[in-house]
Amino acid sequence: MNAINFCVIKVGSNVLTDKDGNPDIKRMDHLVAEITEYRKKGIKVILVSSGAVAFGRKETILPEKLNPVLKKQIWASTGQIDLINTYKKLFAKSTLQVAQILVTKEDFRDRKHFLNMKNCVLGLLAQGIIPIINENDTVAITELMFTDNDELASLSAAMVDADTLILLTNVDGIYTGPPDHPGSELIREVGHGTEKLSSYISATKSSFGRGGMLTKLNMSKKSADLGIQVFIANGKSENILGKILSKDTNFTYFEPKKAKQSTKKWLAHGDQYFKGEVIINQGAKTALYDHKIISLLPIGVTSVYGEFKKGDILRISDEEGNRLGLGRAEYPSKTALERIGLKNQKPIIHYDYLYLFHHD
Ligand SMILES: Nc1ncnc2c1ncn2[C@@H]1O[C@H](COP(=O)(O)OP(=O)(O)O)[C@@H](O)[C@H]1O
Ligand SMILES: N[C@@H](CCC(=O)OP(=O)(O)O)C(=O)O
Repeated sequence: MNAINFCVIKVGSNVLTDKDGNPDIKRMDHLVAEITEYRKKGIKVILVSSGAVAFGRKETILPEKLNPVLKKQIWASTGQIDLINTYKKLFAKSTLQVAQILVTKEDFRDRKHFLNMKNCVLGLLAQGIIPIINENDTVAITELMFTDNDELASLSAAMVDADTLILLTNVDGIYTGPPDHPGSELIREVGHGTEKLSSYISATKSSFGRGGMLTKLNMSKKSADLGIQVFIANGKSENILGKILSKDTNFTYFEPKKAKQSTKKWLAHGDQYFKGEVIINQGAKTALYDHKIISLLPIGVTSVYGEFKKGDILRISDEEGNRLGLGRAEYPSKTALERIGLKNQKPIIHYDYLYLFHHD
C-alpha cells in the first residue's frame, strides 16, 4: 500500500443515515472529526457526499402519488441544503470551511468545464477549504446522470490527480457473496489479474442509493488502472479513516497500476462521453500499439462517424469493431472527413490526448 497524501473520500447515503433512514448526525460528526485528523496530518481531502435525497425525505413530505423522478428532484434540492449545512456546522467546530460543488456528467464531458472545475477544486484546497461534491440531482435525471456517486468520486479523483480513493459504505468491502451470509468472505486485496469479482455481487443497494456494490467494483478497478489506490471500507465503523491509515482494519484494497498522465485520466473516463468515432486500419493499429509515443494520422483512418468539434472526445475502433481507445479531436468532423486516408496531414488525435484501453 502506498502513502496517502491526497485523497477523495466518498460517503454513501447509507453511512449518513440510521437503520430507519433518518440522517445520522452523530456518524457525520465522527467522520468530520476523522477528516480533520487527516488534514492535521497534511493529507489533502476532497469529500464526495451522497445524502441529499435522504435528508430531503426526512424534511419534505410529498404526496405518495407524485412522479418518482420529480420526488427525487424535490428531495435532492431541499435535502442538499440540510446536508451541506450540517457539514458546515460540523467542520466549523475545527474552524474548517467547506464549499459546495454540484456537478453533472456534462461538466466532465466538456474539457473547458472540466478544467474550470478542476481549477476551482484545487483553488479551494490551496485555501484550506474542504470541497464537498455531490451530483446536481435537480438537473441530472435519467441519461444525464452519473451511474452514482461512486462514479463521480472516481472521476473526481482522476480529475485532481489524487493518489487515493476511499469509498465508505455500510459493509467492510466486497465479499464473495451477500455480506450477511455466513459463508461469505471479505476480499482483502484486488490485484491486476482478470478475476471476475462481479459474479459475487448481488443487486441489493441502500434505499436512497443507486449503483450498489457493482459500480463500486467497476469504478475501483478503473481508478486502480489509472494509478489511484482504492479502499472500499465501512463508514459505520469507528475511527475508520484512522484505521485505514494504520492498515489496522478490514477493507477491500485495489492495488494501483503505474499512474497515468492527467489528460489521459480525463480521457480514460470518456467512454460514455465520446461525440464521434474514427475507424483505423491494421497499419495504424499496429503503429499505435508498437510505439510508445505516436499520434493518430488521417492516413490510417478509414471512416469517421458522428458530428464533433475540435476538442471533443472520439472513440477509436478497428475495422472489426474492436474498441481500442479514446482521444481528443484536433479538428472538427467536417475536416476529418475531408482528410480520411490522406498523407502529410496533421494528426487527428495527438499523442498527448490519446488513451488506449490496453497499453502498458
Ligand atoms: N458481494 C458483495 N459484497 C459486499 N456488498 C454487497 C455484495 N453484494 C451486494 N452488496 C450490497 O452492496 C451494498 C452497498 O452498496 P450501496 O447500497 O450502493 O452503498 P452506498 O450507499 O454506500 O453507495 C451493501 O450494503 C451490500 O448489501
Ligand atoms: N446524489 C444523491 C446520491 C446518489 C448516490 O449515488 O447514492 P449512494 O449510492 O448512496 O452513494 C444524493 O445526494 O442523495
